[in-house]
Amino acid sequence: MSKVLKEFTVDEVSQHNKEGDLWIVIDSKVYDVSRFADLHPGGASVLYAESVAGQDATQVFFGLHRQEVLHRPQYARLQIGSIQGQEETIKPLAPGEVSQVPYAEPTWLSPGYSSPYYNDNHRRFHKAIRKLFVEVVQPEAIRCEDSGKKISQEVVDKLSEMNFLAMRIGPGKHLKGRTLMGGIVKPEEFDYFHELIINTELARFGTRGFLDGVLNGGVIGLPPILNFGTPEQQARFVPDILAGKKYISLAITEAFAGSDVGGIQTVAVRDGDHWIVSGIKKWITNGHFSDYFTTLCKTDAGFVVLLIERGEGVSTTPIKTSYSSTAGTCTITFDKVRVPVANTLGKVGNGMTVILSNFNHERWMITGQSLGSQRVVVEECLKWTNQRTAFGKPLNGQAVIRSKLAAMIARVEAAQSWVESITYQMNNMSYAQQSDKLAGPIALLKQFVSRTSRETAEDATQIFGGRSITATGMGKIIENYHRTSPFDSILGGAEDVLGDLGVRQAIRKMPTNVRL
Ligand code: HEM
Repeated sequence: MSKVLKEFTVDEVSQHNKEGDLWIVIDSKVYDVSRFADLHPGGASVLYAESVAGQDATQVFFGLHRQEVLHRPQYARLQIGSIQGQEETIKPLAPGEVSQVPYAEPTWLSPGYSSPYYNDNHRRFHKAIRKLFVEVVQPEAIRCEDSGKKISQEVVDKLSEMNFLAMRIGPGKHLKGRTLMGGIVKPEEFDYFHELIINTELARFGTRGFLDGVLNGGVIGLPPILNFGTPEQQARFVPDILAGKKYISLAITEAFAGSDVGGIQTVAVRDGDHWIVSGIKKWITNGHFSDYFTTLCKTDAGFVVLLIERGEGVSTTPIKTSYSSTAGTCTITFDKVRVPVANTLGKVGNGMTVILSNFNHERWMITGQSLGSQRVVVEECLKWTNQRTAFGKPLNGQAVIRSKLAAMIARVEAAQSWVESITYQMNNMSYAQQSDKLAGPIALLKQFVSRTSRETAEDATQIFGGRSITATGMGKIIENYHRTSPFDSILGGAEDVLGDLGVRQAIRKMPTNVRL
């Protein structure tokens, strides 16, 4: 039975202002903190201060705590009533709702603005995705980021009911006959803007390790089977992977080769109907919990991609990176693994084409995720500088802070516009055209987004001060972002290499007949 909450007057509350009999008011709600005071993580003495004990402590409370503190069951139960004639004004967003903080949402989600890219279906889809993610993904993301454990099967099952992984691979034949997000979007309507919505929304929880843990291995490991696999291979592997029953990852990088993919040393040698694979892959996202590995190997006749199943000779060891081990980042050792020739993806000698054709989508996905988290950071900073008082005024009363906010807003809006413009091109190009025309622009885009994200991380860190280096409390999102934003500049190709790729592509396309 829920507790009946009383109404009190301000005078009544003010009588309870001492040790053993201590009430406070936060946003019209009355809390009895008499017994909690000794357990308060911020110490008991701060609660006995004259301006706090028996008083309205709303202002000071929100200068020190996130509002979610009051919604945690152990603290929510401290509420004994509310102030007569006053209404609660500070409310969390309902699941699916958009923020009213300026620049906290892209313009297409902000009232009064229009967009050439998004239609009503995208809006309905966005609302449903945000609701699903806030209700189902966010609590799991926070748990896993902390514990370092793999995403639970229960959550994967809920996401798979919506065809989550299938949607994350983008528009295409693999969506045919599937019910996407309970039928909100038809497979033939699903486009890259729907997918962009998923990518940006997934990145909103300040849990960068989990963002890769929520089946990113599938997003990059499965397309080679979809695009180059035989009908038999597809029938055998794809259904269980898309249903979230089996996990797959992409195994390219090694201690010997990162961005220089051609430098890999894992070898595959033919032995009758099998390949014998030996080598060590490193930094493989989701690898530690994967059943299958889409693996680039070297042969006498050039590169080949093999689908290797976990089994004899395959072992994985987690790597401790600077983000959460919920991402399943690992080293994989292939020790004379016998892989059926039937598991060859594409032609022998064509392995580099299989891998390279995958990169554009992966890099574009990373830009969407980086953008989503960058926007949350802008919102965090706008809120914090508005509610935090320093030197006698709100932080946003300082010109130096406003100048940082201006730079952050400009960066996130520029990134948004560029990501959307490229996404529009993807919607209007075949896969082959994308490879030809967008590899350079996507590389440059990724360089821009990951670089600006680190600038924003630096600015946010200065704005949040000590809280930005504290993993819990007010600055926890900034702390995670500052620690993990370099991942976006490394995964899918290092930032400098990508910038160079973008320019080399442009040089290659320079007309021969132009002069100044
Ligand atoms: C119902 C009332 C309150 C609850 C449930 C509560 C709970 C908490 C919690 C859980 C923390 C740990 C940090 C976090 O998770 O954000 C904390 C820290 C703190 N609290 Fe409270 N608190 C309450 C009221 C107050 C009030 C009225 C003050 C006024 C001065 C205060 C001052 C502090 C301070 C100074 C810290 C340390 C913050 C930091 O190191 O960044 N608390 N409180």
